[in-house]
Amino acid sequence: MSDPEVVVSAPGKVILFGEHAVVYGRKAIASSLDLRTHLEVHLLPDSTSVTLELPDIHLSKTWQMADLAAARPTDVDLKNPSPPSDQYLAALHRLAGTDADNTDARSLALLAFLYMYTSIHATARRCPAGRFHASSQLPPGAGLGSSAAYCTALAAGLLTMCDVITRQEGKNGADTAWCKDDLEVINSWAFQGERLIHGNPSGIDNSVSTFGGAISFKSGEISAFKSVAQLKILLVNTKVPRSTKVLVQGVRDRYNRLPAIMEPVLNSIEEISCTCEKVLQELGSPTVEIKENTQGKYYQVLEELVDICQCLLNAIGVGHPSLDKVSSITSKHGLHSKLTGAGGGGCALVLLRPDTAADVIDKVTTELRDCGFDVWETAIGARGVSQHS
Ligand SMILES: Nc1ncnc2c1ncn2[C@@H]1O[C@H](COP(=O)(O)OP(=O)(O)OP(=O)(O)O)[C@@H](O)[C@H]1O
Ligand SMILES: C[C@@](O)(CCO)CC(=O)[O-]
Ligand SMILES: [Mg+2]
Repeated sequence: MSDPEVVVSAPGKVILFGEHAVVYGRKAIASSLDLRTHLEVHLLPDSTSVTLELPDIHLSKTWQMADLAAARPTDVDLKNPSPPSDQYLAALHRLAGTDADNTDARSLALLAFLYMYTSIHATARRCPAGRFHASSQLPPGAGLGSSAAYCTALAAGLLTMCDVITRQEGKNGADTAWCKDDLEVINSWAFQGERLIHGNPSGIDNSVSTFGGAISFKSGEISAFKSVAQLKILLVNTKVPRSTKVLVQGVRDRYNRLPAIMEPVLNSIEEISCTCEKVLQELGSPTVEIKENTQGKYYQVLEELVDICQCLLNAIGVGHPSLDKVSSITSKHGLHSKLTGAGGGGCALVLLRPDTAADVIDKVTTELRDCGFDVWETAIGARGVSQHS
């Protein structure tokens, strides 16, 4: 088999604080994860078809180029994409073989691909026939930003193929990243893809996947945030399936019914993000003396923030009995956990102190695994979207 024309990858993310509230313009804090989605594009010069292979969701689908070309819109700003019109969206649904109410994994993944392929192809006119193969180390639909990693990798791959952004030539097989302006373009397309999967995303997940590292994010404003990388966390996947789109809509419905109750809850969640930001900045301060004398005090605050945030997320309706189970097991061992991502099942994070004893981590891990959950210690702050040569 020939070498792929383009290979790109994009990381998942973990949200420390601020999920859901960030959709309402409140601050959130998140970091990239060392689990990535890879996209390989193989050109098929003698073919007239485009194939999308998504082994993680057991999907492979082929279209004729002419059918894709017929659906493409006429007015696309490649550097500043906008959401599809109703007519264009209906054409994408016809190509995907789905209807507008479908929220299943396959329909959403197809829609995001078809939107980006046809739109980017529309103006660039250079996306040839090919085989697109995307696979991930991230569990899909578990709160670790699998949809954003998928959309970011698709955007980077398609924009590179069509020369909308500058192709990266790594030396000696090294991975490379794009310049800031090209990353902004990738991020804008990934955000539009996320809109099709999530309905109303804040943009935090695609921003982390694009730029990597740790960020604080508020209303589209991104600030890099170095001191998060020092945190040690365990991730727990309850394996309870859920959809971010459905959960975000559920919070919206509760907000619309009870705005005066929801507003202060969202404000409290934002205060948690702000307090976390301050604590992490102080914890990351180079003054070793301060760190040694007061580290415990800072961790006590972070642990309290984790506990309060988990209660507030339950209050806005995104908890789940499996996540309560994680909290009750971790608290028995003196550890603190909260859901991460959209909730409703999926993943929780457990905050560890630098001096949390290995046998405590072992015991809590065993007990969580006995419940059928996946548990692993993770490195945060991985690099953003990259091209591999
Ligand atoms: N590896 C993959 N292959 C194909 N589609 C994927 C893949 N990963 C994610 N997706 C698409 O993203 C959807 C999951 O997105 P969703 O936003 O619900 O979960 P998430 O992004 O993992 O969690 P969160 O948004 O809470 O971080 C899947 O239903 C599918 O459409
Ligand atoms: C639940 C949410 O806040 C995070 C999902 O990872 C949705 C979003 O910000 O788009
Ligand atoms: Mg998502």
